[in-house]
Amino acid sequence: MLVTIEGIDGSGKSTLHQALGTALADFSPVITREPGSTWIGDAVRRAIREQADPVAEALLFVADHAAHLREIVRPALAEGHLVISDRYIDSRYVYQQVTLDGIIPDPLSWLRAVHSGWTIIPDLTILLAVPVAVALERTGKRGEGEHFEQEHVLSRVQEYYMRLVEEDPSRFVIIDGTLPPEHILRVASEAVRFRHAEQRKKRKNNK
Ligand SMILES: Nc1ncnc2c1ncn2[C@@H]1O[C@H](COP(=O)(O)OP(=O)(O)OP(=O)(O)O)[C@@H](O)[C@H]1O
Ligand SMILES: Cc1cn([C@H]2C[C@H](O)[C@@H](COP(=O)(O)O)O2)c(=O)[nH]c1=O
Repeated sequence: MLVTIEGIDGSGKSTLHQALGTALADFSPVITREPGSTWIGDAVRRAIREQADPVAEALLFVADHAAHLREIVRPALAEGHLVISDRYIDSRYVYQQVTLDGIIPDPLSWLRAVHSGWTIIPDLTILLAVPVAVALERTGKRGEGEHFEQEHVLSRVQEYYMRLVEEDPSRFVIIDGTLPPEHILRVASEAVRFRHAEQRKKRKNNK
């Protein structure tokens, strides 16, 4: 089963991701993230740092996703592991929808087409929702000279996340990211356990 954690920068994804690894240790989960730790991930981080051309940057994120699927996600799922990824496909659908605006006519359709036929859609996505001001306060970023961590960028990213939820509500669990971390962890780990049990039941009924 593939679980992803999404949200704007500073929403608390990494904190939850790390804690979920421990709270769900009985599943021996594979804990992973995008952008990843391969040379492609390094190239993505360089593109962010150097504010590369938005199309080049988007394609590097996609290349990182392909490597992530090949090297970690597919093998782990094939062995029946629970995979929990800090950021995944939806990050592209929302962040690159902003960065490609005005460059590509319909960025979301383009992004979907680029992923079509080879990606794996998550079984469950936990979306941490926090006000942009709280997120910026947490990351200590005030917008100046930042690439993504700017009020006007993160506001749109947050709005686009909500549109994805509207399109496919059964995949998402939205958690208020301003709640105490232990509360968020409890809700998230219960959601994962519930979805896992549901899927096992479905598989058993299909046999
Ligand atoms: N529920 C919470 N309540 C208060 N502070 C939190 C909470 N969760 C995380 N934080 C704090 O907010 C900051 C950002 O958290 P974290 O790194 O987990 O966010 P993130 O979404 O992974 O950020 P980024 O996308 O920028 O990597 C950290 O200082 C963390 O300790
Ligand atoms: C996967 C992915 C990420 N981003 C952006 C979001 C963040 O600002 C940075 C780095 O991610 P981190 O979680 O803070 O390490 O990259 C993006 O724009 N598109 C993506 O697909």
